[in-house]
Amino acid sequence: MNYVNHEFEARDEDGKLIVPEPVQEAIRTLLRWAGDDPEREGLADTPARVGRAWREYCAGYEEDPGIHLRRTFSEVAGYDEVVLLRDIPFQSHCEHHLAPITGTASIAYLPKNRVVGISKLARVLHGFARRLQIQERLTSEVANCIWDNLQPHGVAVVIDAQHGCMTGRGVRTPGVGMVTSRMLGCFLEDDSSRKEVLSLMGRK
Ligand SMILES: Nc1nc2c(ncn2[C@@H]2O[C@H](COP(=O)(O)OP(=O)(O)OP(=O)(O)O)[C@@H](O)[C@H]2O)c(=O)[nH]1
Ligand SMILES: [Zn+2]
Repeated sequence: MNYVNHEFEARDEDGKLIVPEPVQEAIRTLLRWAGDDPEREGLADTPARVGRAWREYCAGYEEDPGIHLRRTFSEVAGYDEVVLLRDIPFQSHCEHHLAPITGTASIAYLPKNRVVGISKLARVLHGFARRLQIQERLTSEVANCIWDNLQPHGVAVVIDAQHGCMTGRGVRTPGVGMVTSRMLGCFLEDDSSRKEVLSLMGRK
């Protein structure tokens, strides 16, 4: 995948990104189509704001999340128990409706030699979440990234999220959680390792 480099984009005197006119016009068209008047005062700056907001929601396209796993700590290289970051809150957007996906992810790995700073697991999650996603792919991408970069004994990722496209529209069923998981290595192959990691995650 080629990562988008926005480094040289124009910014205004406050340092805010200048949203190109075709993008703003697209948002005005949407506002008009939704039934409002994009020229009214309250909506005057909305196209630029929405443009900047979407660049933030999709900031993951600007990075390779694996970059966060390159710095490892050799001083804890002998640690051979599960490392788990539990219930990390995240937000993403579904690729079908561009509606928010909000939830939590638990990410665990059983290190072989490489141990990373614990915040980096959350950074990997956000790097993939800040893109248009379906939950299954988000779950796999996070797990595969850790697997490829740290080459650990095992990786386990469980994501529990609510989809805005199921609450505010469509089937309109709030409060439903979608749970997805991806297990690799020992967590896939060995029942007792999988049970241990699920219990550490607070799941049966
Ligand atoms: N598997 C999966 N489905 C998702 C995810 N996010 C949204 N969806 C579903 O994607 C489907 C898209 O279905 P379509 O029939 O093409 O679209 P739609 O007419 O808007 O569907 P409704 O949401 O049922 O109104 C819906 O069932 C959504 O609930 C996700 O992360 N994973
Ligand atoms: Zn959706």
